[in-house]
Amino acid sequence: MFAKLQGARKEKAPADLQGSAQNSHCSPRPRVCSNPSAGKGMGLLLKVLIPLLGLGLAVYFYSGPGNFNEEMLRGKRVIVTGASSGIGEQMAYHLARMGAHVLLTARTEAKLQKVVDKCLDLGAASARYVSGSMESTAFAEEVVKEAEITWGGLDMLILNHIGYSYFNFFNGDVDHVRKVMETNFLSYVAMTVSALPMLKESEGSIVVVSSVSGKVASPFTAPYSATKFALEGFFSSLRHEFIIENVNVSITLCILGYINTENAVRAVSHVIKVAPAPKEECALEIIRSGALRQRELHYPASTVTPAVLLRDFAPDFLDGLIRSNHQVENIKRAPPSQGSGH
Ligand SMILES: NC(=O)C1=CN([C@@H]2O[C@H](COP(=O)(O)OP(=O)(O)OC[C@H]3O[C@@H](n4cnc5c(N)ncnc54)[C@H](OP(=O)(O)O)[C@@H]3O)[C@@H](O)[C@H]2O)C=CC1
Ligand SMILES: C[C@H](CCC(=O)NCCS(=O)(=O)O)[C@H]1CC[C@H]2[C@@H]3C(=O)C[C@@H]4C[C@H](O)CC[C@]4(C)[C@H]3CC[C@]12C
Repeated sequence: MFAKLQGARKEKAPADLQGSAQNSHCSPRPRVCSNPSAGKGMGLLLKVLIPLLGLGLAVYFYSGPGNFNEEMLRGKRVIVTGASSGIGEQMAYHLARMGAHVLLTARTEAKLQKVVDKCLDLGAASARYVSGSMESTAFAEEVVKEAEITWGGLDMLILNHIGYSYFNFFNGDVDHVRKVMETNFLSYVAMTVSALPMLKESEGSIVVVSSVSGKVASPFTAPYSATKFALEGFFSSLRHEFIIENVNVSITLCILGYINTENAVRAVSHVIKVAPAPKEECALEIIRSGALRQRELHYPASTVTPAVLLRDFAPDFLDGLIRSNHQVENIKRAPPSQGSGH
């Protein structure tokens, strides 16, 4: 109905640094300290404790419990959404090389077919695709149904797709916000709801691919950023409930910085001069953190972890730093929307 199914099976085995004080929950003004020993205490805090805390958190987020072994994925049944390009495509190749069964989804059939073929060459236990659009939660449910029909179960659900969103000043188009919320957020919820009985049975994993834009907002990403913040709220609440109810399904939230996928580089390279991190390594880190049932991945940790730490500690400083990393003069303002989003 919504989806086109196709499959194959391999027989061998299954700018201004001051910033503004608006909306800040910390005072932007430095507090005057009349007690010199309190000043020393603050110096110690800044020089020693904060870096130590940062290091500790980086180790915690980055290593997770136990050691990763690629054999962990052999024979596992994995859905990857947004697998026709970018990070999703690279995850499909890693999983294939590790001997997993993969069910891939995106809209573009021709691209998916090529990815499936390459997965089979790389050694996937089986590889198939379902094509369709995640604007519809009915399609999201259909993909999970396909896994149930084909495999009778599921070990890992990797939620990675995003719909198109412009990189520019917010244009007032509310329908566009609704559409990206449906594609980038609601479909993640719908897939999770449908997959949960199978994941409970297998004591499996949900991997949610998010962004530093879901932790710390940067300019020109208002609709997109909203969808990523929503993911954090929803899945972090769900994680509590799983623990309360002894549901042994892990939830890994992947907080990614700028990655060198074609679409991201095309959208932002004229504005953001920071070098993007490699999509192949990023894809492997996502699979690793999911397999280790880590709570959160920061990739690349060198930019994401400091940003996340600074968010609460020095939000105006961080905002200024973020703006200074954008060449705003290269943004071509689009005309404001008349509210007729599509
Ligand atoms: N690249 C980056 O810098 C960063 C990426 N991320 C996150 O990583 C993930 C992957 O990003 P990236 O690889 O760059 O993205 P890409 O744009 O390369 O890939 C997006 C995927 O989603 C699919 N897709 C697009 N629209 C729809 C739709 N309506 N329904 C179903 N599938 C759709 C695309 O295929 P098709 O067009 O065929 O449907 C494609 O497979 C995203 O969650 C993103 O937020 C986070 C931070 C930074
Ligand atoms: C510009 C973002 C990086 C901001 C950042 O890391 N700040 C902290 C470090 S700093 O203090 O030194 O500045 C980019 C990080 C994530 C990117 C976005 C993303 O998540 C994917 C989208 C993909 C889409 O195809 C278009 C582009 C993206 C909106 C992309 C834009 C750049 C980021 C916001």
